[in-house]
Amino acid sequence: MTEPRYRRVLLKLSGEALMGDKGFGIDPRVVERIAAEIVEAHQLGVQVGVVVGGGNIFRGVKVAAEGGDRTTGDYLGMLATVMNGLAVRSAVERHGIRARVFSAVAMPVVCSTFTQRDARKAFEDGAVVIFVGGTGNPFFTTDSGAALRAAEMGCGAIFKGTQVDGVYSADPKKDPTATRYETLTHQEVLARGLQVMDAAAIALARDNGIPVIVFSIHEAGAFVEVLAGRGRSTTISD
Ligand SMILES: Nc1ncnc2c1ncn2[C@@H]1O[C@H](COP(=O)(O)OP(=O)(O)OP(=O)(O)O)[C@@H](O)[C@H]1O
Ligand SMILES: O=c1ccn([C@@H]2O[C@H](COP(=O)(O)O)[C@@H](O)[C@H]2O)c(=O)[nH]1
Repeated sequence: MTEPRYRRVLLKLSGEALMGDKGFGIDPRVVERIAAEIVEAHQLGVQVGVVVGGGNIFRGVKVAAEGGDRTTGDYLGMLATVMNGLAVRSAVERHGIRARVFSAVAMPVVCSTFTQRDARKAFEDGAVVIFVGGTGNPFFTTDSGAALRAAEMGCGAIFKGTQVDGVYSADPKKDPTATRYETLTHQEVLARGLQVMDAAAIALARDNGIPVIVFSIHEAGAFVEVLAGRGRSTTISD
């Protein structure tokens, strides 16, 4: 990649991806590989912010489905994203690159509390900036956290690194006849009810003119490829 297409981007990193084949929790080898790709992008001159999901550990909606309290479940989910973010920070720092973790839920002994000003400064100081705790509110997801932080940080695009290599006409894990789109508008994603990212996140990205590029985080090297405009992905833009 000669000239980066974006100066600052937001990588939405699937929590589920971090468990690898383990079925639960964090596989250090997966974290290490993804951290190396984040570092590669950083060394190409792209300022990388990362919003980390928590689906490898906890999802609040599951608690609600089993009759538990949704809000408590959601806070457990937010705490799960903090664990993942700390793992990503350690892995990035092992490459000699500074990484900062900002949490939407204050826990000052563990990491910095998110403020727009401090997080922007961290980018300007050359750190990889990792956002955890989602939006800090129950009934949201880290996809919404990603759209929110991307807007606040002035990111040129959101790269959603997930389980599948793009947006399909239906969930490709459930429907083998589903076909992948190369491009879509935000409005088409919403109107067709395509579920790869929650509607609140897509609407926030649309309202702030931020493209979303969906790609498979399981594909080694895919993050740097899609940053350069290559590789398999779906671009959502207006
Ligand atoms: N139309 C669609 N196109 C592509 N994927 C879809 C579609 N509808 C549903 N999906 C599903 O959406 C999932 C990705 O969404 P989700 O946000 O739950 O996961 P994630 O971001 O990878 O994980 P986490 O929530 O742990 O961060 C895919 O694994 C895919 O099976
Ligand atoms: O703003 C937010 C973000 C997340 N949560 C809770 O955390 C889990 C894990 O996040 P994923 O986006 O599913 O990876 C989510 O299921 C919610 O329970 C939240 O409440 N608010």
